[in-house]
Amino acid sequence: MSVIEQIIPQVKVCVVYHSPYGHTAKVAQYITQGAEQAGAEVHLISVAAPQWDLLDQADVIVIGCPTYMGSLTAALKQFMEDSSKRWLARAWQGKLAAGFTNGGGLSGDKLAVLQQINLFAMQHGMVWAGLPFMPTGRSALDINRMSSFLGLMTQSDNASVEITPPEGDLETARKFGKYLAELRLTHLPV
Ligand SMILES: Cc1cc2nc3c(=O)[nH]c(=O)nc-3n(C[C@H](O)[C@H](O)[C@H](O)COP(=O)(O)O)c2cc1C
Repeated sequence: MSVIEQIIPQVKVCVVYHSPYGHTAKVAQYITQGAEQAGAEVHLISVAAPQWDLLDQADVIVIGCPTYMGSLTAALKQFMEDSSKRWLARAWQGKLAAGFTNGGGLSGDKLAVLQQINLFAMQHGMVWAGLPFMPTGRSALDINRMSSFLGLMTQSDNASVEITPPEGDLETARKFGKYLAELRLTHLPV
């Protein structure tokens, strides 16, 4: 361990996601990138293969999935239910939590997904962090173009992950990851 690491402990971040077609996974990657820029140790975890030991050790858990029928995807809900032993043991109490969702619509009822992830975090006794960035506008290059504050909303068209979600959404995701790692360090010292 370096002297700097001894002075400033490394925040451990887990980004848990479900993403059948890769768009939400791309958002998760940008959140990861941002947290890494803040010096965090970050693990990207698919709900298809949850790494429970890493989640138990995390300081920050960021959870996301596509919006399906104005709700969570079944796979993310399954992950939530599979965490119930940890809920009973209060194993994740005090960790910082945040949420994100990607949808095809501009609204698409994405808020309902963030609310469900928020409630899940509250059930676990985690500490919720919203998204604090003021929208810079509503174009594809803008930050927080959907004016979401409970968590991160991104939007993808029915096209390849190479071109959608747009740059502004991905940059918002990167900034969110950086913010969460820094927030954990400054407000809930590890
Ligand atoms: C069954 C189904 C339901 C969907 N419902 C919604 C919805 O309610 N709102 C919305 O904005 N997009 C909806 N979509 C679009 C998905 O959110 C979008 O395709 C997804 O975010 C792509 O993410 P992925 O590439 O990570 O799978 C739906 C897609 C499917 C397949």
